Amino acid sequence: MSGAGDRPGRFASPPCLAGEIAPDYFDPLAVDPQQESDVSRWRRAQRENLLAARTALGAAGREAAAQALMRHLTALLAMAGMGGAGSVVSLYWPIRNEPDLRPLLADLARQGVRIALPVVEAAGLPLSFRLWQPGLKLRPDPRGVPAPDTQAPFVRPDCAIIPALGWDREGHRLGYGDGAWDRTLAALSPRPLTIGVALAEGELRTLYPQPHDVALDLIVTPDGVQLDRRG
Ligand SMILES: Nc1nc2c(c(=O)[nH]1)N(C=O)[C@@H](CNc1ccc(C(=O)N[C@@H](CCC(=O)O)C(=O)O)cc1)CN2
Ligand SMILES: Nc1ncnc2c1ncn2[C@@H]1O[C@H](COP(=O)(O)OP(=O)(O)OP(=O)(O)O)[C@@H](O)[C@H]1O
Repeated sequence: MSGAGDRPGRFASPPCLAGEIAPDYFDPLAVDPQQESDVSRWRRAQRENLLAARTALGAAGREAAAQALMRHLTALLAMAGMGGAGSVVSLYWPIRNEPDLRPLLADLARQGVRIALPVVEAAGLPLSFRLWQPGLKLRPDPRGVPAPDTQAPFVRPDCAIIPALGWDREGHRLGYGDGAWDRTLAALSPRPLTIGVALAEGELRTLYPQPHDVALDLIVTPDGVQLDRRG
C-alpha cells in the first residue's frame, strides 16, 4: 500500500546555501559569471580577427592550404585504419572560407569509407550525423549550412574531422560560438577520434579553456600534425 506517508520528507528550506556560495561544488560546468563573460567577449574578438585572416589569405592561398590539409588527413586516416571500407568519417561542407576538403570526401567515398556530415537539427541541440554520398542533394540546415535532409540515415562516426577557426597547443578549438561541437562531443560515447582542421594563422597562445570545452585528439594544419594527444 502506498500513501502520502510513504513519500520521503521534504525540508522546509534547503539544508544549506553552499550551492549558491560555490556553484561549481555541485555543477562541474559552472563558472564564475564575470570570467565567463570576459572569455566570451575575448573569443568574439578573436573570431573576427581570425575570419579576417582567413579572408586575407585569398582564394589561391586557401586552395593551397586545403590541398596540403587533404594530404595530411589522407595519411592520418590511413595510419588510424580509417581510410577504407568499414569506417565512418564525419567531414564538413565548407562555409565562410573554411578549407574546402570536398575532393577528400569524394576520394574517401571511393575507397569505401562511409562519409557523414554534421547536421544542426535544431538550435541548441547536439549535432547529428547523416550519411553523405557523392551527388546527394543537400539543403540548408537551420544554421544555413548545406546538409543531408531527413531522408539520409543517421550514422555514428568513428572519426570526426572538425573545422577550427582557432586552436591552441592543448587541443582546444574555437568555432563560431554555438558550442555545438562541445555539446556533441560531450554527448557521444564512445567518443570518435577527433581531428581539428585549422590554418597555422589560427594558432592562439591559449583559448582560456572553460569547463565545457572538449579538447580534440589532433590538430592538423597545412604544415602537418601540430599536436597528437592520443595515448
Ligand atoms: N562547415 C561547417 N559545417 C558545420 C559547422 C561548422 O562549423 N562548419 N558547425 C559547427 O558547429 C555546425 C553548424 N553551425 C554553425 C554555427 C554558426 C554559424 C555561423 O556562421 N554563425 C554566424 C551567424 C549566422 C546567422 O546569421 O545565424 C556568426 O557566428 O556570425 C555557422 C554554422 C554544423 N555544420
Ligand atoms: N556541453 C555543453 N552544455 C551546455 N552548453 C554548452 C556546452 N558546451 C558549450 N556550451 C555553450 O556554448 C557556448 C559557446 O561555446 P564556445 O565559445 O566554446 O563555442 P565554439 O566552440 O566556438 O562553437 P562551435 O562548437 O559551435 O563551433 C558556451 O558559452 C556554452 O555555454
